[in-house]
Amino acid sequence: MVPPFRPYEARRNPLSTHANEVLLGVNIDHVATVRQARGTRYPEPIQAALVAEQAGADAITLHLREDRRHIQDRDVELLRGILQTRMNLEMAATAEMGEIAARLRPHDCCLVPERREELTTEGGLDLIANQAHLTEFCARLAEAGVRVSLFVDPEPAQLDAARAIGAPVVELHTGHYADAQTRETRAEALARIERAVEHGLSLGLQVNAGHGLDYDNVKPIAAIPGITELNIGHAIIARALFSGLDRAVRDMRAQIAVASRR
Ligand SMILES: CC(=O)[C@@H](O)[C@H](O)COP(=O)(O)O
Ligand SMILES: NCC(=O)COP(=O)(O)O
Repeated sequence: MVPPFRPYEARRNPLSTHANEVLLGVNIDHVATVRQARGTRYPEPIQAALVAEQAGADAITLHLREDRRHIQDRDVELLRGILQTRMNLEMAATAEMGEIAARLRPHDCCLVPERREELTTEGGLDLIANQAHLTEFCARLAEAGVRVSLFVDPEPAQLDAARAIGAPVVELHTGHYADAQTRETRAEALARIERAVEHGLSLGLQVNAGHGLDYDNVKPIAAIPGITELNIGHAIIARALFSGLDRAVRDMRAQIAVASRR
């Protein structure tokens, strides 16, 4: 039995010391990666989510992939009734996932592209090529009370399409910025993201960002005026292997807080 849907609350993290701090969504996918590596009952993603919330996460992000390589359906179902902050469920815009999202009604649902053979997400959704399907898909989720976010490359045309589709939120794919190998290419990628944030805000969209962000490269992104939330997972779970998850989340929050104070 899914508990009654609680309206989305713009819950501020109790640890936030500054009204305009960028929010942090902690992605727990790779806790489940370790579990799936041996098919054991541990590490428990539910425990990770609660530790992350207590350490200051404003939301918990989890990606229910079609191939279930890490997060499982039971993780989503159990967490839906337990989380104290917000569930941001990432998924592909398929019939199967649409049914799951409409039934479980996470606070947020971020639609992402998926290819079974990909190591990780490789780019943003092509909203222009899939506008009709995504318009209908997003409308159904909105009717269920789910706030939809679209994971897109930082391109003005994609943001225009997000506006046309009717999603209130976009998440800018920061993977090319994170993967940049030279100072120049990283500066170019950052400038693209800055322009995309400005364009998204001009369209009335909430602009989030994520993918490949770590304790170093997060700071220029968090410093961009107008970004609301960063979704970060792999780097936090990697640090948690040595520092513990509570510390890893607090450290990331501290990085974001310092960079985003305006
Ligand atoms: C959309 C995105 O960038 C991530 O949130 C996504 O979850 C990456 O997929 P993996 O977690 O499977 O690497
Ligand atoms: N949407 C990005 C996300 O949730 C986490 O991506 P990553 O930090 O694991 O690369």
